[in-house]
Order: sequence, then C-alpha cells, then structure tokens
Amino acid sequence: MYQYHCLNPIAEVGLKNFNGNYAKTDKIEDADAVLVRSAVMHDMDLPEKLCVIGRAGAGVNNIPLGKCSEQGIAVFNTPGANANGVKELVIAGLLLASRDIVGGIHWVQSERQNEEIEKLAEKQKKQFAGGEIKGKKLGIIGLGAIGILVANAAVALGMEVYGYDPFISVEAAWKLSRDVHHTTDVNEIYRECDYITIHVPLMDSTKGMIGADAIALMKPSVVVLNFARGPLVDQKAIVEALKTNRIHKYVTDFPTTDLANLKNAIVIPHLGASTKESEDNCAVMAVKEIQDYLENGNIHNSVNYPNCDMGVCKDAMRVTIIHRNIPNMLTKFTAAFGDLGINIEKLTNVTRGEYGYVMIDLGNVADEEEIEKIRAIEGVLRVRTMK
Ligand SMILES: NC(=O)C1=CN([C@@H]2O[C@H](COP(=O)(O)OP(=O)(O)OC[C@H]3O[C@@H](n4cnc5c(N)ncnc54)[C@H](O)[C@@H]3O)[C@@H](O)[C@H]2O)C=CC1
Ligand SMILES: O=C(O)CCC(=O)C(=O)O
Repeated sequence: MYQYHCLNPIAEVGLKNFNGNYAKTDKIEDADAVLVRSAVMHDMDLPEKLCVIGRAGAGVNNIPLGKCSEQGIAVFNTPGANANGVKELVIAGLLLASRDIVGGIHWVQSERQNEEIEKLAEKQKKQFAGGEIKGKKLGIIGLGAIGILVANAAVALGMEVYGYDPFISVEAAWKLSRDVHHTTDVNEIYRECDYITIHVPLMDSTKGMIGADAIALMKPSVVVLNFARGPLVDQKAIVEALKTNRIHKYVTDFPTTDLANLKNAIVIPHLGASTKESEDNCAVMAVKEIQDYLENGNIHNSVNYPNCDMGVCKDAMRVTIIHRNIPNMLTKFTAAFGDLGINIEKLTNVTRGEYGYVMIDLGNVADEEEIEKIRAIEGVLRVRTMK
C-alpha cells in the first residue's frame, strides 16, 4: 500500500485515479508521494520514506530540487496542463490594460445609488476610453506551453507578434504560428513592442531579467505583463518605472504591497491556473506520473531526473536505482547481480547532469539482503523494487 500526502488542495478528479493500492495520509512522514501546487517546500524536512513529489502545475521554484535529487526523490511537473488557463488570463490582461475596464467598473460601483447613472455614464465614459490591441506589437519572451498559446491567440486577434526563446524545443516550434516574427535579440522586443509578456521559468538565470536596463529600452506607452513569476521582473525597477510613468502599465499575477498601491499596476492574486479545467488537468496528470513511477519505476516529465520507460515488468522483479553519474556505476550493478547469481533480463541506463537512473528487470526475485548490497554501492542514492 502506498501513501500520498497533499500539501495543497488537489482536484478530486485526479485523486480518484489513485487505485486501491493508495491511501491518503495527513502525515507527510508516512508519505511515499507528495502532491503540491504552490506551497513552498524549501524549508521543509523531506522524510526518508518520500520518493516522489508531483507538482500539479508548471513552475517548480517552490520545490528544493537540489535537495530532492540528493535524497533520491523524483520531482514531476505537469507540462502544458494549465497552459490554456494562463493564456486566457493573459488575453484578459491585454484587454484590461488597453482600456480602463477596471476604472469603469469602479466608477459604476461608486455611482450605484445614483438614479441618474444611465445619463451620467454617457457623460463620464470618455475618461475610461482606450485603444484596441489589433495591429499592436506583442513581444513574447519564452515560447513554451503558455508562450505558444498566447502567441497564436494574439495572432488570431490581429496583433503583430514577436517571439524570443533561445531554448525553444522542436515540438514547440512546430506548434507556433508562422506569422510570429522570430527574434534572437530580446532587446528588439524591448525596443519595438507595445505589449511585452514573459513566460519563462524562474531560475537563477532568469531572475530579474526584466530590470532597469530592459525598461530603459521600452517605449513609454508599453504595457508589461507578468503571469510567470514575480521575481522575473526586478521589483525596484518596475515600481520606479510605474511611479515615474516611464512605462504605461504593469499587469501581474503576483501581488506585492508596493504594486497593489500603484494606480498603473493591474494586480491579480495568482489566478492564472485557477480554473476548474486547469486544476483537473494538472491533478490527473500528476497522479498518473506518480503511479507510473511508484508502481513501474517509469519516469515521465521529471524535472530532476532523466525520463525512462520500460513499460510494465514482465519478469520476476524490477529494481530501479538512482545514482550519481560517475564512471563504472553500471559495471558495479551488473557485477553485483552476477555475484548474487541473479540474471538480468532487461536493463536501461539513462543520465541527466549529475544523476543517472537504471531500470533492471531480473529473472529471479532478489531478497532484501541482496538488495542491500546494491544500496551499499558508493554513488547509489536510492534503490526501489517492484514487480
Ligand atoms: N500564473 C500562473 O498561475 C502560472 C504560471 N506559470 C509560470 O509560467 C512559466 C512558464 O510556463 P510554461 O509555458 O508552461 O513552461 P514551459 O517550460 O513550457 O516554457 C518555458 C519556456 O521558457 C523558455 N526559456 C527559458 N529560459 C529562457 C530565457 N532566458 N529566455 C527566453 N526563453 C526562455 C524555455 O525554452 C521554454 O520554452 C512556469 O515556469 C511558471 O513559472 C505556469 C503556469 C501557471
Ligand atoms: O497551482 C497553481 O495555482 C499555481 C500554478 C502555477 O503557478 C504553475 O503551474 O506554475
């Protein structure tokens, strides 16, 4: 029986996919698997028993990936599962920034007792007028699951779209509308675009990537949108730019007190993925990944270990080994099973950066004492057995 613990509410439609081998636990110490959305795990002790974390979402900056890797804990996310939810809110953000819809709604609320509101509205509405997004230039930084959907939707709305992503995958490039102007110079986006939206993960290399230098290149009429992560945009620089009207508006899904107090910031409480559809998609995908990993050892969409799939074990036993990516590991594993007189029927070894993953299907069942011999090999981080 496997136990799972939820650090955030996870959609029931996903959890109900756990088969009869799974039970929910309130105690993380007892969990084989943890499901998480935005809960910050950096200061948490990760129990020894824990072997998998499923992030029901895209961003993994709330998870201590280095610590997990060292403890032999596989971390999965759910690529693309909430991308449409975010795309729709980004389109809403473009529209909210181009017309003063929020100001108009506040005005109606402030006049809601006024019997003359109908007539008054016609007189007052000019203060909330704006522009259209059709024909305007939209720059997109990061053309992954979300960036692509935003790009294609904006093209369909008649925008002139510029895209920048030095690491774009071939699969992503295939999905991108050919009307998107591909740029290899992010400064072209900063200089040329009327709207700039960022869709990259938060990492050391992307933190503060929209800073004072980038803002200095932008048009004063620019609208910057950030539905990815707050710290991608340097907070001091953006607040200063908004206070001095150096840029027109900032639309963000990541509130701070400073931003919430500025009239030209449109601040939303991290609602990008808060749709039933996105929450359901993420939960279903995360549960599927966790089950396949716990029961078969297969790795799909891990953010810290290599992908690996040997299907379902048809031999006597499957052993999976997470190890350091150093010379001679495979030789040691095969020699150890050979010394034990256990035949290897199938074997896959894959590596990613500092870590390697081996899946071995055995012709005979190895007992706990024999498996301990594999665990004792230097460089081994975690050994699991399953049928
Ligand atoms: N507001 C919300 O509720 C949500 C926010 N997010 C955030 O959006 C981010 C992106 O999500 P997805 O599109 O699903 O991820 P993704 O992994 O599909 O795409 C990210 C893209 O950014 C690109 N990239 C990385 N570094 C770059 C750089 N320096 N310059 C330009 N491009 C770069 C990658 O090549 C990749 O194509 C997530 O990491 C997460 O932080 C994701 C989902 C919901
Ligand atoms: O689960 C959520 O609401 C957060 C979604 C998100 O930010 C992500 O998937 O990266």
